[in-house]
Amino acid sequence: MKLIKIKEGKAEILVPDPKSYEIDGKFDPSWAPVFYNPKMTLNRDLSVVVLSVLKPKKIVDALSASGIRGIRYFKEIEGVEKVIFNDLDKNAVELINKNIELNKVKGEVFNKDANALLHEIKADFIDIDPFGSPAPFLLSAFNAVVRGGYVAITSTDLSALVCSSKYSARRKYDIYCERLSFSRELGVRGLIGKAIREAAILEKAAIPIFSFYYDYYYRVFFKVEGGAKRADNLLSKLVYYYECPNCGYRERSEYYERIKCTKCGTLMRVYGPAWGGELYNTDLVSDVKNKLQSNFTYLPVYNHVTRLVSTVENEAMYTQPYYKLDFLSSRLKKNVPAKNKVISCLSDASNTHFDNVGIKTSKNVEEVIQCIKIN
Ligand SMILES: C[S@@+](CC[C@H](N)C(=O)[O-])C[C@H]1O[C@@H](n2cnc3c(N)ncnc32)[C@H](O)[C@@H]1O
Ligand SMILES: [Zn+2]
Repeated sequence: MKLIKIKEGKAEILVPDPKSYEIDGKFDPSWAPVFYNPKMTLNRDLSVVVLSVLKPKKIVDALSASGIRGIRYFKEIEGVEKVIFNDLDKNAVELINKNIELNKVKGEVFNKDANALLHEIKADFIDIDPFGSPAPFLLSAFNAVVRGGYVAITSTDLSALVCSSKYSARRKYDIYCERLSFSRELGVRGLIGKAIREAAILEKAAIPIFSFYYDYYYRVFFKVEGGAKRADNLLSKLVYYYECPNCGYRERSEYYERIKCTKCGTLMRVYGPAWGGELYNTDLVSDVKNKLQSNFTYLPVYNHVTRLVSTVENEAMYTQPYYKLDFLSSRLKKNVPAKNKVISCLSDASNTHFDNVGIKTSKNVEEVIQCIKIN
């Protein structure tokens, strides 16, 4: 394997030389023998900051590839005592060993199926960063985390979660998946719902504390508490979201049913079961924002991370999914009004990081429509 040295955050690591794996002058990270994707730098940057607030001591980077993630956690977060690296691929394991030596990381490296490893060890933070769906690793990740610890998952299979294929959503996440105007938020709610159900099997409660969408993936951090009652309480907040494709009217219910819009009689579209509660712990979000400004201005994509966290901070107080202004305006056969005008008309509303033409508010759809009409 031809390698080059790159720097990301405080880590300097060896990765496959993209030039050696180009096809027709193009390169995709999945074509190299070991995966390293610079497009995931924001995911790793923000994870470093979130973990610096959560303060785990023992970390499992269950799908490590080059090892960049675990190495950065060790070097950039105070108090991390040990990182366990793992990858099923032998080339990856060879590279992880080189990279942890280069970065003087206190770690252990395994060459196992992640699910097997996660049934053998315990830690207070488990990171699941797979190709595509994290669903096959959820049960074992919740098994490996100690009570009071944390699990973070990445999902790059947005097409399943936002219902490009309803069959794949059903297979991987047990979701009835129809496209609603706010599907991009429903995707992360569906993913969280699935995680909560997997943790509940083990009588654990997986509480989402920081969730975001970026570019082509979702990332969710969970605090994991023990106890059947706590798990039951989370399960009681799983809901089905309904939206009328004709007039935009919405409902939510704990039941799956085929219902007609009470405003215009059209059959409503449905998505669920999905998490109906908060996507963030607001104290954690403000701690992350403060930490970012005080300790992490060196991050490779600091400006992007700051912008994302600021938007998340503003929208975190609104628990119902965003309203998509272009969708609602086209129902009214109106041009899309300036977003700022709708936000000030509602007085209790914000931007959302999920969608450039979306707004978050605690007001109902009729009030939003009213503000679109007069702007
Ligand atoms: C998306 S990459 C990980 C990227 C890495 N976390 C990072 O931040 O750069 C997924 C990795 O999982 C490994 N993998 C796939 N299936 C696995 C399994 N069942 N158990 C362990 N590793 C697996 C692949 O070899 C690949 O290196
Ligand atoms: Zn309707």
